[in-house]
Amino acid sequence: MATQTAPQTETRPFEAEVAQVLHLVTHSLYSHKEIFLRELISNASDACDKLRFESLANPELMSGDGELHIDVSWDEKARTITIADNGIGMNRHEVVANIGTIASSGTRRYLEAMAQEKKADARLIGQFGVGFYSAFVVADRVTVLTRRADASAVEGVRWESDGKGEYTLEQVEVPSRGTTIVLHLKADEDEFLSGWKLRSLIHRYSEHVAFPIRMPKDSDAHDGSDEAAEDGSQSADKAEWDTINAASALWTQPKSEISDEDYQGFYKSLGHDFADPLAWSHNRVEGNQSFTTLLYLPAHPPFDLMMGGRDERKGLKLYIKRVFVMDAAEELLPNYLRFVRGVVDADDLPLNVSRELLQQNRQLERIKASCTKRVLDLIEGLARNEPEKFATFIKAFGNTLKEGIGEDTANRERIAKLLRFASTKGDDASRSVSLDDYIARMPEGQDTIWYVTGETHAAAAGSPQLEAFKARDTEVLLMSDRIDEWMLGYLHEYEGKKLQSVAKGELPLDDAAKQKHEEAAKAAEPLVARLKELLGDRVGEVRVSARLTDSPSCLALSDYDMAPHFARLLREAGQDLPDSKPTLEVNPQHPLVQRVQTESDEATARDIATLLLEQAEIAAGATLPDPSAFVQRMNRLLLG
Ligand SMILES: Nc1ncnc2c1ncn2[C@@H]1O[C@H](COP(=O)(O)OP(=O)(O)OP(=O)(O)O)[C@@H](O)[C@H]1O
Repeated sequence: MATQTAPQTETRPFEAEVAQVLHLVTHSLYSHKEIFLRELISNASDACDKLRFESLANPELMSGDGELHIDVSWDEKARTITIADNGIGMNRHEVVANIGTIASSGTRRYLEAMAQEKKADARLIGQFGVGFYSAFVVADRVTVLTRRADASAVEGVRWESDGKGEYTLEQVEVPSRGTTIVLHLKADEDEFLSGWKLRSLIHRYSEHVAFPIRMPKDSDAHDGSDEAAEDGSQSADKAEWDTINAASALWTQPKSEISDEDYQGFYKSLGHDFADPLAWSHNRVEGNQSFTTLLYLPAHPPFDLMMGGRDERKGLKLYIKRVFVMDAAEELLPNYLRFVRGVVDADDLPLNVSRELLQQNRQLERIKASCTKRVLDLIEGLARNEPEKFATFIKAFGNTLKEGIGEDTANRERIAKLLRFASTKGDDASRSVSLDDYIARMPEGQDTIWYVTGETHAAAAGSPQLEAFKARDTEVLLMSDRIDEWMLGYLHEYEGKKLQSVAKGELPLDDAAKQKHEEAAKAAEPLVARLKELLGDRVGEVRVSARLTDSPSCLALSDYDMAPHFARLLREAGQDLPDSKPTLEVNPQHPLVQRVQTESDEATARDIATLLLEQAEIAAGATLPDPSAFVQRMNRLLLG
């Protein structure tokens, strides 16, 4: 019965982005529709977690109903599935805020990711924090009946929608706290109206939810229609419900009693993932500070790893004495390990801890250091013992890990050891060479780890600056990931060996080579002077190169210069960088370079000189100041 408090019933439109998600959900998600059950059970479990946490400070919230559970039932005649929890519930304001109104950043990210996907897969929905809407994958009408756990609350809210743009809200009496979600199934979704089917989905996707998930007893045998009414009341008493899942906190059990399947199943419901994790680490630390960690490496990046997400990292849940307190990935792991999923259960933190207090908590610092160590141990274990899984890891998270080089000074060497790069000794673009591999292959006398950066693998592998290294058979690491240039700003040395760009500074030459180079430079003095004259203030310096064997020219950088392709990226991202004039290196043996001196027509000589500079700039990924002038110049010379 509705009460007298106004407004009693109202119809509201969905917020625009929610409406878009709903449109997508109802029209394009055809595979793995069954995921709705996992998502709704996961929300129910979160609601039970929240109630347990709030009741610590406010025990009367639990009054009369201390056993938290999630009930799943169905009604074949009414063609409904009902998921009911006795968790925290929602008041009218919360229903409006949580369902249908405010589009979280997850909603936006979900839409962006789905726009890129060719075939929309329903299983992805939970990764974006929009799991509730998966109800509309199988239902054409959804009713939510909910009452906030609050001693003063006597009535609840009825929310209903067909997912087509509007929802209704009504104040109604709900007999007990918690949330009941009734799915009115679409015409062709009858397969879910089966006890066997629902039961097997609960086993598959929700086995390790820590609260009992119950179904009407003997639910395989009958349709369960008398067990739950649409007003949320459950006429059946407890004796008539069977618990379907394991309903225990997996991480609290001894390792010896947990199977691989258990670990994998727990990961999937925790991370809203559908693939098995690559590896996990489960540890109990005893002592003056006791805690348990269960940490997983996923096999593929969650969709939002790269898309923003920095400000709201999820994936690591903090429990205190088995009570879920908050998602605390940021407090428990450094940013560069944000792909890790798992649980930390601490015995000694105060249960009333707030996020602000957590950030200053010394114990938490220790737990964070321990989690970081465990994750690095885990990755090292893969590198040592499971090369295929390690390669999968590097492909998925190698670039995220590189952020640690700048972020985690204490573990820099450990992280550097785990990185893998393409190399001139490899035959494709795959990142498979470690710094240790490189050092092991260094000939005697070499004490530098050489690398070249480029915007793409082809650009790096084709850098003219590599020519002298190829001629001397010196290995060079080929770096073409966006983060590389930034990372190299922090990685100057590894195992006592200097890391240096082939484009930077002077090349080390033995005495004979040095003498040869000096002679070549001396002989080319008039040529260099002529180039300087022709190029004017477009260059800072012109010199004879020791790097080139085949190409006519390249750019050389000082130790403090930024690689031109990287400088361009930063400028494009809006950074204000000082203009610096390039140093042009030339190969005096090259006929095009020689023509600068032999050419009698001044304009043609200037065209050739300018082209030598522009070629070098293009190879280095720099922007040409005037591309159309470059094209005209080239055409003049081609026709000339
Ligand atoms: N059974 C429930 N009881 C109480 N609140 C609920 C329930 N189901 C959903 N809600 C509320 O609705 C919100 C939206 O749910 P939705 O599944 O779309 O995203 P989410 O649960 O916030 O995301 P995530 O699964 O990443 O935490 C929840 O955050 C919660 O506040």
